[in-house]
Amino acid sequence: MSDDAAADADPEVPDDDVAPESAAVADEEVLDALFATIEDRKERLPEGSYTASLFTHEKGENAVLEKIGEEATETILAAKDDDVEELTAEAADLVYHLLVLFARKDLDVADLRTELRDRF
Ligand SMILES: N=c1c2ncn([C@@H]3O[C@H](COP(=O)(O)OP(=O)(O)OP(=O)(O)O)[C@@H](O)[C@H]3O)c2ncn1[C@@H]1O[C@H](COP(=O)(O)O)[C@@H](O)[C@H]1O
Repeated sequence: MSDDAAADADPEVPDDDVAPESAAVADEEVLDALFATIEDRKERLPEGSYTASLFTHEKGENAVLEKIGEEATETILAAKDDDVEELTAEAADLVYHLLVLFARKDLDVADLRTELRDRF
């Protein structure tokens, strides 16, 4: 959902409380912008936000863990089908849900960046 749509769905979101994803974001900044949006949803829990629902779900942490399992499976199946469009879309779903898990665990996208960089 776009931030505009989320704001429309939530009358408690004031116009000047612009979430990071609503601004134009350069490709190289997209993971940081997405993570900032996830942190924003975690803090404010706006009505109508899918991300917020992952922090308030009755299944607790299992809600996002199950989604990670589903998205990983869908990514694998897309790869096996050589469907590169589907593979890209499912991989994006997987990365998004991994970042939600990071936020739940009070980790930061910077921790992921550091871990990957340290492997060079
Ligand atoms: N990147 C994402 C993102 N990727 C995936 N998803 C959601 O993850 C869910 C994936 O579920 P599924 O693949 O199972 O698909 P489904 O549509 O639920 O249904 P089925 O396939 O099960 O039939 C969908 O509801 C997607 O909308 C995401 N939801 C939000 N974001 C980002 O988070 C921002 C804030 O979103 P809200 O929290 O909704 O305001 C958005 O602007 C986006 O930038």
